[in-house]
Amino acid sequence: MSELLAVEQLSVRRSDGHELIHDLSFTLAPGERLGLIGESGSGKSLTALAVLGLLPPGLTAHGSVLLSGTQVVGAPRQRSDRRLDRLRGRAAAVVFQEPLTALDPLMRVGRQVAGPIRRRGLRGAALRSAVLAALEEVALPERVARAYPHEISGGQRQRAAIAMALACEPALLIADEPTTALDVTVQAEVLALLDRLISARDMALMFIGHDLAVVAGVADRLIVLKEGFAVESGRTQDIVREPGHPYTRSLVDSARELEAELDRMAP
Ligand SMILES: Nc1ncnc2c1ncn2[C@@H]1O[C@H](COP(=O)(O)OP(=O)(O)OP(=O)(O)O)[C@@H](O)[C@H]1O
Repeated sequence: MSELLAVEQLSVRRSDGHELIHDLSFTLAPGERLGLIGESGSGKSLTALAVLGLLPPGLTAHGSVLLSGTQVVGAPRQRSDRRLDRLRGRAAAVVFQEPLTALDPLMRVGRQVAGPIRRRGLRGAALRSAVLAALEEVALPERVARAYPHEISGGQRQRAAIAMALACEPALLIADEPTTALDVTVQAEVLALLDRLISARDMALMFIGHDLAVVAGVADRLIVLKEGFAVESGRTQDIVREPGHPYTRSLVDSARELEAELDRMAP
């Protein structure tokens, strides 16, 4: 089995039985880049959380999710939290839209980045230099290690959150709207950084977004989600060139209109 992630007939339900994700199936091979695209509420984040075994209380996942050989959903008995904790970090790490989800506001950035690196067994001077190297990799200056999250910019906070996610050396990075909360220029820088780091480490990527231009720019393959259903999936270039579903067509048309508008505005 060469897949890093195999999702089969995944559904997510509320405790009253109402289904939020319906029968979703896909696989992800090592090094592959998959984009999940859809409007707000289409089920992108719940899919990511289900894959990580992190659904909020009151929601349950059904079907099967196999991540790096571990059954996250559909195990004969519930996996222990510790086991899933170890799997997260090592097999898959996540970067959220809001970097403060990952960062503790009361702890200096360096100590936070040190957390996952310490789990690799590093201590003392080796740990300190690994933290600085991790910050340097995401183009953050050394002084950021001593800063608290509120003392740095939103873009720098997201870079710190990326450094923490990558410090676990995961085989899969899940990026859930990682640039949506950032200014447009900072967005482009963070996307370029992610692209570079993922290529250098040959990691797989699950990139979640609502903006087709952004998602298509990073993903080789797309799944288009609407109201919890995968309405279309395939190679990015095929979908963008020839969208099959009316909803995908509307996404492609509005991305094109925006592009044309920007062209007209260009000096
Ligand atoms: N904890 C929860 N309890 C009940 N329903 C939920 C819960 N979390 C999400 N939902 C519902 O599940 C559906 C999918 O939500 P999800 O957060 O996955 O959407 P999304 O595509 O990620 O949207 P966004 O782009 O706004 O983040 C929505 O209808 C949402 O209201």
